[in-house]
Amino acid sequence: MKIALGSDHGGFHLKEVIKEYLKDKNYEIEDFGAYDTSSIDYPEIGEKVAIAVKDSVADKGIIVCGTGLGISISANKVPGIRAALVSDTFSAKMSRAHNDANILALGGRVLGDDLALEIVEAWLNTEFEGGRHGIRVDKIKDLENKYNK
Ligand SMILES: O=C(CO)[C@H](O)[C@H](O)[C@H](O)COP(=O)(O)O
Repeated sequence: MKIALGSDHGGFHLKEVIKEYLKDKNYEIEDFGAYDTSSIDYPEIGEKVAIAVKDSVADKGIIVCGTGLGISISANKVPGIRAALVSDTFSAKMSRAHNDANILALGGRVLGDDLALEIVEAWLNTEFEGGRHGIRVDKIKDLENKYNK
């Protein structure tokens, strides 16, 4: 599985921790920056990761800013993206099982490294359940089509 990674300066440290963790687990990685702690605006990176997922350059994306808020709001502007901002393992699993989230967003100034990696592990190892949840996700897609003409 190929994972697109991205962060702003506030998420740089956690993004690097996640990158090493995923490399050790033999995931293929594409890193869309930031490449250091210089200030960079989160919408630029959120868009790059979102486009990679939307265009199937990557199977899933993980994005990090200080809170995870700005970068997830940005990624969710790209059609087809369901970026879930998560701070606990239960929500990580639910965002996959019920919402079919294709991007995980984390707050680098919110989470410790260990909890963040538990969340990543839970998120990557949970499948979408479909069924009634598929009907609901289809309704999200309907909303996207309705308001993006
Ligand atoms: O959390 C964020 C956006 O939701 C960003 O990562 C920044 O931490 C936040 O905007 C603060 O910006 P600063 O330039 O690091 O003060």
